[in-house]
Amino acid sequence: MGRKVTIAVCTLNQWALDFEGNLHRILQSIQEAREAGASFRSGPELEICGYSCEDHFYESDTLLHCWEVLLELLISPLCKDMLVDVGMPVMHKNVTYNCRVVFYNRKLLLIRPKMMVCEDGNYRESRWFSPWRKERVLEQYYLPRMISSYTGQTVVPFGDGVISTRDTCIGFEICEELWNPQSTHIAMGLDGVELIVNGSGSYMELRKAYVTVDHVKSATLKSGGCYLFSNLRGCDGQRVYFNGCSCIALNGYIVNRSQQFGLQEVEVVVATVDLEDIRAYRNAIRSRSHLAATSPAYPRIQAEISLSAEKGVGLPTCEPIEWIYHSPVEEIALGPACWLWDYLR
Ligand SMILES: NC(=O)CC[C@H](N)C(=O)O
Repeated sequence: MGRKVTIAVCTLNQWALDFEGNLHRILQSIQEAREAGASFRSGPELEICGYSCEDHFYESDTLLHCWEVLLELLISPLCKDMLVDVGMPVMHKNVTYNCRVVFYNRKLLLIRPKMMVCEDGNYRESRWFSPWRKERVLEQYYLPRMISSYTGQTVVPFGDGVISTRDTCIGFEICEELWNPQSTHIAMGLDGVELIVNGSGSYMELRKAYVTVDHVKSATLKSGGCYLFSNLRGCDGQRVYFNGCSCIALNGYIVNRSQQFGLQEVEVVVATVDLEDIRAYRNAIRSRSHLAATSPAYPRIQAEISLSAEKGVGLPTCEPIEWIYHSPVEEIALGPACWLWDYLR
């Protein structure tokens, strides 16, 4: 039985409404993930249109262009045999949600809407998006004709579900869901979801990296599992500077990360994880196992695919790394400098 999976998180410097540029950066990240041997690629929040589209989220054109970009991704040979997860707004029954869209070999598997939107600091998400409040409910989403004529699908599951492959189970939470006391990864972990994926749009504030990394580590410290955190980088047209720091955690330890401040517009990091390490870690915490045995199940979408390579038994797996934080003084030097650089690009 194959059990080692190589997964990729991506840090992208997107621009609000730069559909072509955003597509190009997403494709580059998919190519880099593929070259690094990944079978799953995730990316930041609302990466197709850019996070800071503000009132352009009210325009149907913004949603339409996202579907056009998604179509380009679906047909790209770069996505062949790779499970891909991208972020974009989707309108379902006349309500706009901030979503992850997951596809494999030209078929959409799941649209997962954000369940807790963010309103702190400079965040004003509820102005444009409603949170999906139907826990463990999947509905049918009717695909736009340009997608269905290509994929042959008329509907795709939309809502709070997870994807079961032949070798593992993958669930999604979006940015603020990690920061909320009732994070969705807790219930998903208890229900046997092994890979938990978070697409984020988290901007820089002094010392925020400590908080983010603590949240990511703690997401799998008590619950076990592998957490994939992809964040935006740089300034996408608004006032804030997104904080990078994409990372992968396994059972409470960070195993790979991207830079906090960088000038690369695309940065991909991967990790090879032994799924048996998740199972052994979880099973050893007996109180967790007893709780898991009584936890309600998520609707599962069956994907007849394997993320692990059959001959990957000998692949070297990742080791914990130490996170080297910038001091506040360095952050003050680097943050505004990168913001200004970005402003000129
Ligand atoms: N986009 C979000 O949901 C942001 C979540 C979180 N509060 C942060 O600052 O990173």
